[in-house]
Amino acid sequence: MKDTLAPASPVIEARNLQLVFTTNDGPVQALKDVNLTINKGDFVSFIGPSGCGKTTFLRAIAALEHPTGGTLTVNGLTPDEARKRRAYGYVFQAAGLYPWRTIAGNIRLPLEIMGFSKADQQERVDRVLELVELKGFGKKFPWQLSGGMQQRASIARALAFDADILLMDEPFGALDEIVRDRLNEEVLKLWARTGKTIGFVTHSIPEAVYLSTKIVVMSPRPGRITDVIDSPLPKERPLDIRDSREFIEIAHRVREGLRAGHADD
Ligand SMILES: Nc1ncnc2c1ncn2[C@@H]1O[C@H](COP(=O)(O)OP(=O)(O)OP(=O)(O)O)[C@@H](O)[C@H]1O
Repeated sequence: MKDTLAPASPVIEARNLQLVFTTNDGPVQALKDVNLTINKGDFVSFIGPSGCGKTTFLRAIAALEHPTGGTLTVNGLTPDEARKRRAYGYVFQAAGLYPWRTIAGNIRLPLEIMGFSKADQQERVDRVLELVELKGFGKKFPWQLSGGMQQRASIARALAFDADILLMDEPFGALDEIVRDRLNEEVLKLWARTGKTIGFVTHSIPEAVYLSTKIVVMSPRPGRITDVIDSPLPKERPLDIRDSREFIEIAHRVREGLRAGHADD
């Protein structure tokens, strides 16, 4: 209860953010007038139909795309500066593990590139393997693990250098529902244990409602935010919370937001 009374501290702030891609077919407005504040420790999901700019927004936070207007800050810095300070880890939809490296070797790779000492690398690899419940799997190769375990390894890799922000782009989209449920529970536990700020892209309404403290509903052409829902659900969430009235009400509001976005087309 106490932490809900702590003053909110902004980690990511977008003000009138615009991002226009120049293509052979003319300009594509991927983000238009995006205003959003993400506070420390928030779990924020971005949901909306294909092409509404979810990935573009996450990539802009990570300095992988550059806005064409407005402002975007990460820990009060430009995304480029925040990136240099290793402000975030990024988890892509595909686990993207190198098949010729072991799981530990994959997690170690960014640490090697960043120049961590050998002893520090080992300590970090062990710690994150434990955090994602893959202890004992470090010597395996990616193909020896299930899809869900591979995705957990890719989360471990993003956690290894201790960034405060974790950006996850549809990390569980390709997994079956049962595995996805389990990973959703694990991500929530991880979030509770680490206190990280998480940005999470999904197409699934139940996933967004189950995981988030804040749900950002987006709409395409141009990509924009149509609703921001602050979840009243408690931080502790057993899977069967999905049958509760509050959960169903939030899911309903998300669905309405998605529908309203389409009506504007
Ligand atoms: N590099 C690029 N060059 C040109 N247009 C792009 C580029 N990246 C994205 N777009 C366009 O910007 C818009 C937003 O794309 P984005 O991938 O952010 O949407 P999304 O909501 O993440 O979609 P999905 O759910 O399919 O992943 C789309 O119209 C897309 O075609």
